[in-house]
Amino acid sequence: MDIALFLDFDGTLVDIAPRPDAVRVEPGLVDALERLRDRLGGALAIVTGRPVAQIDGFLAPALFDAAGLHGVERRVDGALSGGRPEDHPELRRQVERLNAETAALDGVLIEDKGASVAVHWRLAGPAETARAEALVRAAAGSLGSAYRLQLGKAVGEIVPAQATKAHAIRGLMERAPYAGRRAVFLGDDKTDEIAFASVAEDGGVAVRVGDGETVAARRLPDPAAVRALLRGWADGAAIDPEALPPA
Ligand SMILES: O=P(O)(O)OC[C@H]1O[C@H](O[C@H]2O[C@H](CO)[C@@H](O)[C@H](O)[C@H]2O)[C@H](O)[C@@H](O)[C@@H]1O
Repeated sequence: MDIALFLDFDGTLVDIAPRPDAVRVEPGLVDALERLRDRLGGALAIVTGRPVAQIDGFLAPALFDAAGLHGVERRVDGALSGGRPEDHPELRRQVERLNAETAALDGVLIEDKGASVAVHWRLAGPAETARAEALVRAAAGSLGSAYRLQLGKAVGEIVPAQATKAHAIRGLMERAPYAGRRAVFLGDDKTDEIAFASVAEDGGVAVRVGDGETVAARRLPDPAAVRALLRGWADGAAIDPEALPPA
């Protein structure tokens, strides 16, 4: 069966950088992704915690199908839906509060994504990290069950509770050109584990990038290995995710 390919962005297609805006897209990556998408009959999408607009900026001039903000946003065939900040008034108040509360914390960054927010502490010392994590936990707690806290790589994100990468991938798999194919999802983070589980449950293949405990069946060591694999597939190598190393 042909595959439908779902790719996480940070830590999977690009190496982790000190700040969200400092990631570097390897020359040739966009071209390889476009060629691979053609080979897969269009069944290739980016599934990310970032807004789709940011992905478009990094991967310009290409426009890929995408699920952004961990599934809050979706863009298929050029039509973007979800992710309107005005639908999240209580979250907006917490973003304002987090901005004020973290302003004096060295190395702590707020990434305001409209319908979600990320508090980053990659550049912070231990005391500031602990404070930032406590603040984002408190903000998420005060929002109740409509939102959830998602801890990732040196980051705590508050996202609408219903949105997950698992739902995003299942949603895409219901429509052309994804339907009827075998889902393959590559991701690198704790936040990707829920989609690894759903993809495997649905008969697909989950691939964890980097170390760490995982429910994925397959593993690649780092984004460089992912890029090499995708280049090979784009160039005509046999597409066999089962041949990847076991996790
Ligand atoms: O789902 P992803 O595509 O993996 O996005 C997850 C989050 O990635 C970004 O943050 C992470 O990458 C940054 C750049 O390498 C790094 O500085 C940060 O520490 C990481 O947590 C992004 O900024 C978030 O919006 C995404 O949700």
